[in-house]
Amino acid sequence: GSIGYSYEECRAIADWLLTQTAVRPLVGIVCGSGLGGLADLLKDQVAFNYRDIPNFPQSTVHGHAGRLVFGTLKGRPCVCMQGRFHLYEGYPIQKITLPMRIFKMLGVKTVILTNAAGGLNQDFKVGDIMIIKDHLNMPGFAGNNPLTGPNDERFGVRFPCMSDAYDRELLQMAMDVGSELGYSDFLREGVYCALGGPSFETIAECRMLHKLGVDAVGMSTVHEVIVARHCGMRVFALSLITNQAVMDYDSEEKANHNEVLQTAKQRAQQLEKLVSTMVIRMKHNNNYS
Ligand SMILES: Nc1nc2ncn(CCNC(CO)CO)c2c(=O)[nH]1
Repeated sequence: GSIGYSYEECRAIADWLLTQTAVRPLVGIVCGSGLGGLADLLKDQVAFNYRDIPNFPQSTVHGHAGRLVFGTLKGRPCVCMQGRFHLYEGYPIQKITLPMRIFKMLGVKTVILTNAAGGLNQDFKVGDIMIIKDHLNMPGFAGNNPLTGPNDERFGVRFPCMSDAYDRELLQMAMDVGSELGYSDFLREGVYCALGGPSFETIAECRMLHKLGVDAVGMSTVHEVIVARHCGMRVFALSLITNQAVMDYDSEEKANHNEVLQTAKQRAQQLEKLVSTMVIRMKHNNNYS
């Protein structure tokens, strides 16, 4: 059939999951590199390895477990992706974003996306948490957009608006919760840019992105945001700044994945606290508690 998954194929995966667990999640969480600990916060877990979910893609990256974890966070029903998919794994972009459509069909209202990213903003330090207020979809500039191909109106409109992609209320909530938790000196907000990867950026690319107003650079998230907004879910996203992108030709710094995972481990606890506090504070009309 056409590229990607049809409405019926998505429906079949969601229906299979709905028969396997009684959890009806209102919040969907995507865990970035080394941030899979978020799923461990869930109580009464029902977990599925991606390979056991019919027709689901497989995770291939170290630091991405490859499990879909259902459960509750202080009583709030959630579903969490422990491990996400990336362009650099060679997946067609529609496969990378399939979980967003599954989340929608499971009844998810709000998606929380986390990722590890390189800091371009010179005020950022390794270990900072950047709330994403907007993004540059660099792969989209080259025509690699998850909505390319026939549009199924049952998901959303042909030409969706992206000027309101990142929910401003949730962005403000994150800043408020962050300051309440005493995280203000490492809590930032900014613009995230996705590149295809797997190679890290050149110095010239970092300098270009910095000139373009990008605060953090990574290899994920924007594709999921586009699909989540297309089908009407609210979106909140954050980046853990795991290294300072190399901006000078005389710098000895070399971006590497181990440094990414190491930083994630150090900051994971505060990041999990921030996200879980937000989930508790979110109001969902059919679950006003
Ligand atoms: N400079 C830089 N630092 C980063 N830290 C994490 N990521 C996101 C990419 N993460 C990959 C490799 O760690 C795994 O998905 C990046 C990146 O793309 N660039």
